[in-house]
Amino acid sequence: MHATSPGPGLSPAIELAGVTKQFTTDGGLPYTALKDLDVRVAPGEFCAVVGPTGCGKSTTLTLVSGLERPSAGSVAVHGEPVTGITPGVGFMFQADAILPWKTVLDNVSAGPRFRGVAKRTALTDARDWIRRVGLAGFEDRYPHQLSGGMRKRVALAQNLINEPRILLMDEPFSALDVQTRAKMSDELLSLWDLTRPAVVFVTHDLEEAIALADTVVVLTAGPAATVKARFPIDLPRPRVVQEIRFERQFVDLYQQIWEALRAEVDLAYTQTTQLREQEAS
Ligand SMILES: Nc1ncnc2c1ncn2[C@@H]1O[C@H](COP(=O)(O)OP(=O)(O)OP(=O)(O)O)[C@@H](O)[C@H]1O
Repeated sequence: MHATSPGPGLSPAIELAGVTKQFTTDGGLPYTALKDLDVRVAPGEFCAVVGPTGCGKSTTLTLVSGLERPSAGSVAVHGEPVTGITPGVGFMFQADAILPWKTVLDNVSAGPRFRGVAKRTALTDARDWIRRVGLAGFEDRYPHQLSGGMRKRVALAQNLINEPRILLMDEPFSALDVQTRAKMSDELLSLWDLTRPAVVFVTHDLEEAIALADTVVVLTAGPAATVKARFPIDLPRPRVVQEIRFERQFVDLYQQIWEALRAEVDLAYTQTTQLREQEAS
């Protein structure tokens, strides 16, 4: 297990302190998505964020990436305030971000090439990462010739080759079938172990969150969502995602966290239903 708070003198990898995020809706009205949000992620920590639909999980990631600025409060990465697009951050989303007109090798080597790494070195590194994600032999394939799971592996290699200090993942595996998803989770854990970036992993799936993470952060229902509770997951590593869910400790954690999450999911559901009824009347 690794520390969930940084040691003395070591900045957190990510720190959101007293963050409020307001948007302007299409009707021109302000909408407070997040309010007084405090989240700290230590270097090398795997943090999963769960919460009801629309509560602000993705918004939290965009604040860390620098794609959005907070309306109040502060966001810092490795002790540096986030003022623009944050360097050293990798992203993985539900939709594939790989380039359909490039081969696997060109997709994976694109990051280093873009950073000015010599072509020969970039291609050698890309071949190494392609092998690590289990795609040796597929270097010359195009994305449309690969399965969904294989495309996720390309996206992982594409990120990890850049050795990001922070990896932001927004439901990266939710479009995959159940078996491929479990397999990808295992692969993610062993690949994460190679370079140990701090990870923020957004998911709707509490089992997935517990199986992967060191810490599960539960957000409240929006508007003005904030952190409801933070649960340390002290399950031993290495973990086999499909097996760990049968362990007593896992089941206990699941019950405890679901108790906190259920109230928020119910609240969000009631709010959505009321809104629909108001719109219909
Ligand atoms: N650019 C924007 N303009 C206006 N409102 C926005 C914008 N981005 C997000 N929101 C609103 O902020 C709230 C939080 O959105 P966000 O996508 O972060 O939630 P989420 O928890 O990731 O949702 P889901 O679980 O459904 O993926 C939602 O009500 C959303 O409509």
